[in-house]
Amino acid sequence: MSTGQTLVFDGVTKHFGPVAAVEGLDFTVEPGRVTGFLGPNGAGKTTTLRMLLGLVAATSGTATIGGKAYRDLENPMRVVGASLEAAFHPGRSGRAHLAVTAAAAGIPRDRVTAVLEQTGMAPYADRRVGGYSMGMRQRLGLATALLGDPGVLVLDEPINGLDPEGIRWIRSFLQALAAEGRTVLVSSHLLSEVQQTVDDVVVIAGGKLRYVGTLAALEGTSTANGSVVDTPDRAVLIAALEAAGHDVRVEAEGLVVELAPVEVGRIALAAGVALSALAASGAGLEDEFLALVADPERAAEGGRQR
Ligand SMILES: Nc1ncnc2c1ncn2[C@@H]1O[C@H](COP(=O)(O)OP(=O)(O)OP(=O)(O)O)[C@@H](O)[C@H]1O
Repeated sequence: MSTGQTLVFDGVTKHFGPVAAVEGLDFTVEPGRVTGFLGPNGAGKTTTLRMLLGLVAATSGTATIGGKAYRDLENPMRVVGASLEAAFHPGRSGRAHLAVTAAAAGIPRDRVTAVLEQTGMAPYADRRVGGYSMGMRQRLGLATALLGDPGVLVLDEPINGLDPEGIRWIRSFLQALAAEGRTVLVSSHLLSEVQQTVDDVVVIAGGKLRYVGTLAALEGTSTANGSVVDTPDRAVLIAALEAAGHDVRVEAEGLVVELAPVEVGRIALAAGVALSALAASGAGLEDEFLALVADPERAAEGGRQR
């Protein structure tokens, strides 16, 4: 395998006539980690990845792979594998698609068998791509990206269309690729889709950077500030919480109170009430993500925010 490379986006901007699709993006993507590239539909993700891969020229700024523009890479498919705009001839088998792609890039034929095995596509390799499910197409796109055994993988919405088993599989597969030292950049319009896979997060909206940092730091900003609590002695706990000055709502999941779980636990203990459930509630990570893409002024600690 070729080694993982750092991807550097430096002031990357793309205008399509009057449309500012991407505006001054500055961020880096490190090897050995899975990075989620997130934003709502139309945020500019695909345009940014296309600039990285030399498929569209930037209006200004640069996007480099290990310090080089894509067009200056000597063996691009061995350095970076991408599943962007994978167009498959419907009448060709998956194996034939991979063989043609490998031959065009001077990649040895034995890689075809290797990537078919790696992506679980071997059983379907000789079927026509036209009859493939969405999940099989995704796996074939991934197999194509892996042909050159590259150190960098750039995958556009790779989880989209996979069934639950496929999602579980790709999560651990992407993490394993990063653990080998590869750079893995994965786009998605849903944080929840990649939340269990990514180490780092880059969020864009309206073509602009909204957040760069670790997933852990973004999680730290989520504003969970209440509790859901339950007990066989509800009346006693409600009385104790109200006596301490807190309003209590009775909901399907239990008693909801705007107080941190540790404080709820203290009050319950003092009242001699045994708890059957106690959990934090409030805005979760997905809410935080939605707020981030909706409001450019929102501040998030721990990550760099624009
Ligand atoms: N070739 C083009 N000509 C004109 N406008 C374009 C072109 N390509 C993209 N755009 C515009 O640039 C903006 C960003 O689009 P882009 O496809 O990069 O977003 P995205 O984040 O990948 O969204 P999606 O998740 O929907 O694919 C959109 O407003 C889109 O309409």
